[in-house]
Amino acid sequence: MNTNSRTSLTLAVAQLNLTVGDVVGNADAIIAAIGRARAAGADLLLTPELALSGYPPEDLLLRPDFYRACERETQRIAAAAGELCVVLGRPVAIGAARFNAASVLRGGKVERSYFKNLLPNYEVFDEERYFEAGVDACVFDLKGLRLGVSICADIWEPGPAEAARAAGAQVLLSLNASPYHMNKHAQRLQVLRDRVRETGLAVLYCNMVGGQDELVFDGGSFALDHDGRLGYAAPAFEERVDILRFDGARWQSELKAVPQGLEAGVYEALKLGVRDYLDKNRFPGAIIGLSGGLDSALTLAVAVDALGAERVRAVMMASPYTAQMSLDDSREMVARLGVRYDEIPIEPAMQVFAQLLEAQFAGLPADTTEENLQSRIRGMILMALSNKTGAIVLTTGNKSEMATGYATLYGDMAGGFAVLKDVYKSLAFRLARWRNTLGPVIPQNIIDRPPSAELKHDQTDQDSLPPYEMLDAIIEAYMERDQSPREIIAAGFPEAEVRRTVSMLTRSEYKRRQAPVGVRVTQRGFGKDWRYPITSRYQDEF
Ligand SMILES: Nc1ncnc2c1ncn2[C@@H]1O[C@H](COP(=O)(O)OP(=O)(O)OC[C@H]2O[C@@H]([n+]3cccc(C(=O)O)c3)[C@H](O)[C@@H]2O)[C@@H](O)[C@H]1O
Ligand SMILES: Nc1ncnc2c1ncn2[C@@H]1O[C@H](COP(=O)(O)OP(=O)(O)OP(=O)(O)O)[C@@H](O)[C@H]1O
Ligand SMILES: NC(=O)CC[C@H](N)C(=O)O
Repeated sequence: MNTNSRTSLTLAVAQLNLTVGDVVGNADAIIAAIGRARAAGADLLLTPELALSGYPPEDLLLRPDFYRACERETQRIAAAAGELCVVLGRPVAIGAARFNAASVLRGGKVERSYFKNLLPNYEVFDEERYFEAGVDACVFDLKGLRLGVSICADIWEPGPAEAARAAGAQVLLSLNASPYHMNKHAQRLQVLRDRVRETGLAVLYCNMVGGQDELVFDGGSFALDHDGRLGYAAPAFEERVDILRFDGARWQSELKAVPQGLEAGVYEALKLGVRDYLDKNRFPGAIIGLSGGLDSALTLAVAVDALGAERVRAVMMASPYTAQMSLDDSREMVARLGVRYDEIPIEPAMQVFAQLLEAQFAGLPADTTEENLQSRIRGMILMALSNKTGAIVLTTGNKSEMATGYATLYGDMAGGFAVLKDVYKSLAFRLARWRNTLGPVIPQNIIDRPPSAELKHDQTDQDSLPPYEMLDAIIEAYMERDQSPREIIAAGFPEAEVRRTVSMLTRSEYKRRQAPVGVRVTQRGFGKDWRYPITSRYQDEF
């Protein structure tokens, strides 16, 4: 055991919700956390990775002025910190070299900086585009205790933690910008326990919280003793500054938040993703086309839970194909939620388009063209309401639809943020049922009825797609786990359905490129981590 039984430290963990590019606002938030830490008698404040710039700043990191702003605000934070020790995540440029840094601020100045050793370049991360890797460990003394510094991906492999131990560290401070996906928290705990077992170091893990385009950071900061015992666990999805003590051997904290179940975690991620996208982009509210189907109902529930009923409005745009049940269920749901609700029938617009195109379409059979027109009329109405009010249109398409191209360009894909973009239809059903356990906001009939686009009479999704449970499992194997069609068939899925699904998936890349950004909740979503060519002759072997 490496720890010092006579030394005791009080530490503040800043699980902050920061905004990319808002260097001054982020500095203000960090200075406010310094005030809380000082009031609690803390010796040290730990911030998340790149707290000052927000994460990920992407190509802002290529702009020299951005570093100048970060340097100026670092000085302001150092002055505010005074004798409190602050470990600040920030980007640093030294000549042409750029680093993902954690600086130890003390006595009004930057005492030393650690540069992230392991730059992640997988999944949604592309830090090698911006940063050079640091090579040295960073260990400093605080009240007789030796503290080592580590930045996010550094701790996912043995090297940097071992280097900190070899340099004399007794405790490791880990700054993180670790985005959420399902089961990520359990993965983090496992990885950190491995490092603790290898090095015998106690670890304090501080993660950021908040939505940033497709990413949601879930917080869930925690501390492990040198023997792997969990000494502190912050609630996920909340901004907070926690105070805990390290008595030289163990972390002392009352906070031991219990991990959430899968549905609760995904639902919270969707809520935070929506709330922060709207708030950080300054939208007054959200508009949703409500159809009486599951996806728009779930999107509405998430939006109201995220924003409050007064910032959300729903619009039902019935056509001659809309069942009375769809109208009844929509009315029932908005009554339960108390949101503004309007009905704008689209038949007059359908008739005008039919007339306008009559000569062009003479002699041609009706097909999806007419169905897509309905969808586009609805998209046009929603976008007009957005333009007039400033509210953003939330699209309702789910991951199963994004994968298969089962959506209309400039129709139901028209909008600014795709809430369920990474939620399979089968998961959407589970989320709706789970949400109703907190209070029945989604009418049961919406959950029970067979999904239908209602673009012609007696249509159901299953006329065009494999059953959702099977479809989702095939997509997950092909898209998230890179399995070949042969492996998927060998796992027991019917060849015809695998062929159909893979063909729809590969043919619809062009649609995904035009789709709005949406919250990532799986390890691989259709966003930063999915970069397939649109123009491609590659064919999978069967
Ligand atoms: N490689 C490519 N690069 C760029 N653009 C390409 C393209 N290939 C086709 N296109 C363009 O895309 C067009 C086809 O896409 P699009 O116009 O979307 O139409 P399309 O994919 O043919 O039809 C929409 C599909 O979405 C389904 N759906 C399901 C659920 C709800 C809704 C709804 O709307 O509410 C719709 C509907 O049943 C239908 O199967 C082509 O006519 C062409 O203009
Ligand atoms: N009658 C309608 N009124 C308002 N919006 C509609 C209507 N029909 C479709 N939309 C919008 O288009 C989206 C796609 O609708 P559609 O019903 O075709 O597909 P879906 O995947 O079954 O979605 P949902 O489960 O919400 O019905 C809906 O979620 C909704 O936002
Ligand atoms: N920002 C990072 O370095 C993140 C890397 C790490 N795999 C995580 O998601 O936690």
